[in-house]
Amino acid sequence: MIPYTAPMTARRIPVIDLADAFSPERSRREALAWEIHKISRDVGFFYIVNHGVPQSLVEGQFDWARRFFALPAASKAAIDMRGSPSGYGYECMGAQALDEGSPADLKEGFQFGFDIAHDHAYVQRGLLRYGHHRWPQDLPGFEAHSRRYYEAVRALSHRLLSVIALSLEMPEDFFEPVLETPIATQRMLHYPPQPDGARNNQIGAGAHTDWGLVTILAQDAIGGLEVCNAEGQWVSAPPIKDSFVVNIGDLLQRWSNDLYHSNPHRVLNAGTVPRYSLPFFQDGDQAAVVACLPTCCSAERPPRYAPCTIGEYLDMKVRQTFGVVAVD
Ligand SMILES: O=C(O)CCC(=O)C(=O)O
Ligand SMILES: [Fe+2]
Repeated sequence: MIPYTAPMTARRIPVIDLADAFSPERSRREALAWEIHKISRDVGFFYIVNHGVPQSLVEGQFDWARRFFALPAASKAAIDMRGSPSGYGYECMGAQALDEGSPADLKEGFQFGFDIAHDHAYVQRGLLRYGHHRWPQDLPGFEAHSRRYYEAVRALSHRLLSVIALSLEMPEDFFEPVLETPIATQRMLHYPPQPDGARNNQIGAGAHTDWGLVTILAQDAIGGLEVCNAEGQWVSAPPIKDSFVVNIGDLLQRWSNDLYHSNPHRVLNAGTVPRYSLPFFQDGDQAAVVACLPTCCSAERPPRYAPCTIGEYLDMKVRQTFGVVAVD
């Protein structure tokens, strides 16, 4: 368990203008890749602006999040994620402790993912995060809008990972095969204000790293996200208009042989009104093998991790963080 301490004044999370990721000129894409390289080796977190996802789509998804969480408890309970082999659907308050060993997070959520044919072998086998979606019956329009938002952000994750591949001196399309049938999860989260009587170390989202390749997070105007920087200081990541927060996940850290950092972060809603956020996790195909990239190892820096599949790694993390503790 990572004890909660107040964030210290420290460096800011950098803002990257992503426009050059869409440039036809390779030299511009390379210059951007180098910027991302430097940041990914240090703090592993950055904001992106000019990312191509229309702001109206983001705002619309926040509106749906507010409407979803305002549904009667029974409507949400009817689509509890524990009733789905993939783990999609409603995550009730107290279902997860992101900081292993801490009390449960003070958040509730909803998650859905890649639109995959029901007869696909992954779905038939009941694998984590493939199919078996659970949408509420009493919220018409929610699924359609969420799908539009999802596809825009998923496309952005492809673009980002092409720049990230370049930043690791790999071909720009290196990750494409890994992204064809992905575990790519959109979560919607609702954090009530931090209660006065919260248990020791119980906050909105306990300190954790993200598990996959990259996370693309939209947060509302309330604030509360904090990131642990390279010196171990907690830095606030306040909302910046029209931006997403991007961070490197554990699988990319493993793939890059610890060159890139999957940094711990956490959430505490210190405000007086609810906070909503929309994190999208691009984790890649469950069957893909994560093994040190040739550009990230040498005689002096041999591979630090045994190869593993993406599915194996994520299964382990889900087992560690869900169903451990309940909120009282
Ligand atoms: O809500 C946020 O700002 C971050 C959520 C998060 O870190 C997560 O779900 O992994
Ligand atoms: Fe996270």
